[in-house]
Amino acid sequence: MNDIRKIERDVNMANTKISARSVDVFYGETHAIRNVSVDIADRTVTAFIGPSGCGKSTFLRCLNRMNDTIETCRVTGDIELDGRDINARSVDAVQLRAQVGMVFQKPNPFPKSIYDNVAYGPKIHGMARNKAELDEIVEKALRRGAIWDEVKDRLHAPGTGLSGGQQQRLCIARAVATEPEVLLMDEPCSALDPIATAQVEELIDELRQDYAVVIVTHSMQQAARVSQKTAFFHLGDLVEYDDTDRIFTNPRDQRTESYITGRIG
Ligand SMILES: Nc1ncnc2c1ncn2[C@@H]1O[C@H](COP(=O)(O)OP(=O)(O)OP(=O)(O)O)[C@@H](O)[C@H]1O
Repeated sequence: MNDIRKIERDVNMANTKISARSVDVFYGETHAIRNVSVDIADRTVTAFIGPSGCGKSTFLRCLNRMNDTIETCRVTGDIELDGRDINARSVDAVQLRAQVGMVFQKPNPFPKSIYDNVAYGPKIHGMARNKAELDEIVEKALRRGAIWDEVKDRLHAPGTGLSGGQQQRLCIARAVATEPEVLLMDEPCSALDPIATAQVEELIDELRQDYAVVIVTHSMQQAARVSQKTAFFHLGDLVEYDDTDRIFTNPRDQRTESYITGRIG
């Protein structure tokens, strides 16, 4: 290999945050993910796209072991975060989920105050020694969630009293409060109106300065707007994974082409 190619390869590998190899997922008899291998880059937004039921959410949930919570679900293969096997016995799933945070389709604030929604994770992970430190963590997370200005005067009001878009940004603030390294987002804008969607998309773009972000989306426009890498899934297979521009302008696989041109899905 010539030197330049080797350096490029080393840089690419150094940028890998999560590496998945030969991952299969079963729900009882249903084979939902088939032999998927992929490297998720750090400080990059990766979009998972594909027709309904193709396994996008299932694979996303493998990345922070959320599938552990589904009794019938069995995951095989290897997934490494910074080179460490996330399924090793020594790895505590609760700690892992603080490192690999998740935001869901429907905003789901706890029935607590705005402050307590964000303070909850840092408290259980012992991140603050006193109230002043906790206040600081909460403010920083709400700023990262691009919602501080809207809530700073009502931190003790219930999180559930915010608008849908504000609730979703609160949930993003809650996820970043534990200082994760990866943020998983499962259709984070599907319950939001276009203005709130634009705000969350803008926020996603900012978050990639600090995190690896993986987003499941049904909207190809959204994938094209927010991501740099795109993975196209079909019937449990990872069909194609490439730069987002390439996937949307010049896909290699016929199935990808059919999906992005609206012929399947
Ligand atoms: N909890 C579950 N129990 C049993 N089967 C499941 C479960 N969750 C998903 N499945 C099945 O696994 C397959 C993949 O589903 P998954 O939700 O991951 O797809 P998806 O691409 O995210 O779909 P959508 O875009 O509709 O959300 C489907 O056949 C689905 O029915």
